[in-house]
Amino acid sequence: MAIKFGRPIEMRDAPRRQTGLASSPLDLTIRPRRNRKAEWARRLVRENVLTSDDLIWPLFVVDGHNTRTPVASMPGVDRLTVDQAVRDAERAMKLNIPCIALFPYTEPSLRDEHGSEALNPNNLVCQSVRAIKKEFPDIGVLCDVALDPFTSHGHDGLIEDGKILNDETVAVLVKQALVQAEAGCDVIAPSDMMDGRVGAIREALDDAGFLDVQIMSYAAKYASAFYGPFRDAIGSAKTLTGDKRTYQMDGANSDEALREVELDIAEGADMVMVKPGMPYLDIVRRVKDAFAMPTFVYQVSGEYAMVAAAAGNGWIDGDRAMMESLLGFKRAGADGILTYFAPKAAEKLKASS
Ligand SMILES: NCc1[nH]cc(CCC(=O)O)c1CC(=O)O
Ligand SMILES: [Mg+2]
Repeated sequence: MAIKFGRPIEMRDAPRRQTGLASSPLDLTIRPRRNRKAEWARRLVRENVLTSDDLIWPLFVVDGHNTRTPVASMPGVDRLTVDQAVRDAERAMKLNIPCIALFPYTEPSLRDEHGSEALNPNNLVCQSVRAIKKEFPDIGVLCDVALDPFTSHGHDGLIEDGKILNDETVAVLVKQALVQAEAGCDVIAPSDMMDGRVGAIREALDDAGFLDVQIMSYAAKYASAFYGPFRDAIGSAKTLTGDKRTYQMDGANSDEALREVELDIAEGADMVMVKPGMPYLDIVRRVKDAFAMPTFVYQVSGEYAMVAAAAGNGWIDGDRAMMESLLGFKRAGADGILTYFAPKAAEKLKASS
């Protein structure tokens, strides 16, 4: 039957049904609400599900011992000393979260023009990877590759005369990725948006024998206002000079995201990511449809902060908004989500299963 506007065309001129009701019901053959009449019926026709398998939990690490320091702009999120990061890795394991992601707060005294601390095999990220992998070898550990937590100017790459250098930066990122792989990192995630870094990192990993280390590329990463709280958390908010619009993407563009993703896949990315999440759900859908790759989305710090702040003020139901936003990513085609809500969402999923 040909369907147009929700009603079989052949039935347009069918006679109205006679009913015994005083006020006659609408002549509707099709009533979509029937499938929503009860929870069991809704469960039966549900198209997408969120599970703890879909979650990657980003953690912030900081120097020190046995300390958790709240990040003011991200209520509920702490900077963790390495021992505490190990405890959260354990929590992730218990909640069936497959993977955690590590981001360092680097002491200002260790930051320089060149982001040299990124190449220190004993930096905070490498220490954390080793400590976590030692106790919990079965959890996935993802490390960001970019220089911004380590540079005095807060940019993801090297600067010369105010310009972010591409190829020179890639050479440093390759070394950073190797240092992380040597520490035991499972997934290298370049978030810098330099051209050609995925291919260069893949080649170097292979040459060094790290054939099984995966690459999840931040392939379509937009220059976004929603990274604000993250920059607080890693301490680059105050130092960042200018913006990142010469390397991160223009929020007006969509076709360009497909070209970026295509390049990263050609260069050897095992998984691709779109970032931020909620304002870019259309990009998630296009990327998934175009490439059928494992496609991830980052629900970034500003998205987290909006929900957490509104919930904290009693303006929205925080738990429901959290679950709705995460399910929205699945519906848009994401295979997984990097989210600061990971432990909370996983706890909720556990309680309801
Ligand atoms: N290259 C660094 C990086 N890796 C992840 C995020 C943002 C994550 C978030 O906001 O939660 C950023 C910030 C930026 O590009 O400025
Ligand atoms: Mg690119």
